[in-house]
Amino acid sequence: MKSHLPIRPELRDWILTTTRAGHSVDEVLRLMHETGYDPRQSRSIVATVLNMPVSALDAHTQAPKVQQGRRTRHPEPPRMTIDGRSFNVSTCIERPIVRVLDDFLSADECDVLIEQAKPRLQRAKTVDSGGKQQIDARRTSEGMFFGIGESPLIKRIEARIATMLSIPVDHGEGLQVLHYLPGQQYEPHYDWFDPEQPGFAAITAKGGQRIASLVMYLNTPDSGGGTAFPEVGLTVTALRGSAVYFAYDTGDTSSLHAGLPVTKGEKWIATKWLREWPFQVSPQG
Ligand SMILES: O=C(O)CCC(=O)C(=O)O
Ligand SMILES: [Fe+2]
Repeated sequence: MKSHLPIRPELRDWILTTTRAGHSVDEVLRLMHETGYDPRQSRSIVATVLNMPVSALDAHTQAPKVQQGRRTRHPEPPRMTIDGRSFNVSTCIERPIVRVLDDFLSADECDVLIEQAKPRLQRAKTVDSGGKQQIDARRTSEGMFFGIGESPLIKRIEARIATMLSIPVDHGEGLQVLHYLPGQQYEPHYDWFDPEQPGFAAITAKGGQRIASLVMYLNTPDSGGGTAFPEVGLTVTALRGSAVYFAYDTGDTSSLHAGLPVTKGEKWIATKWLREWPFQVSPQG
């Protein structure tokens, strides 16, 4: 049912500008609700302004509804200091949301992470359409996962990430360390899980959808190995201690990214993926 009430021109303009700026219909409805609009009335107003039936509005609001969990706060330039460690937020992109962090980890933290990961490396896997881990030719590196809070160093890094992004430690998947040799890469992909995939329900049953990623570089490859965002033509240089943060909603195709092939030397990274709901049963610390 469409609204037969007169719609104030300012409200009409606001709905149009907000949706054109990329905000979801769901978000528009939430904001209207917050300002005191009756939900049924606001649905009918939004449908009228966007010239669509209210039933079509439902299709727009269904996807966001399943991912109403927490969101990360994006690192703020120019500089952040957390627990005595200062680092620059040296590059910011808004679409996709990307932040480059210089010296997020100390050289010593990088070295220790590599040493602790080395004996536990295995061929890195991806998640198949049934939700199972699989060996994948698109991802040829070796990797391992640390448990949440498994050592004082891991705890310290997880606490730094949680404070920086204003999200509890238990929203994080275990820190993954990856090792790439010359020729190895991680082909373009999204970190969010595709709701169309049959395995989606299983992968998101715990923790819900992924909402952000932090890729930390543990060494500087001699050549190659940057992280590319092809939709914006950006390649972040892999530099020991620096990191790239990116955040996304489900379906955000601008967040496409790739670990470019290492052409000389090797590459070590640690990745932290964040979920919209708590992912850990009982995080330590
Ligand atoms: O290797 C990289 O630079 C990117 C890694 C990545 O995309 C991931 O771990 O999800
Ligand atoms: Fe990724």
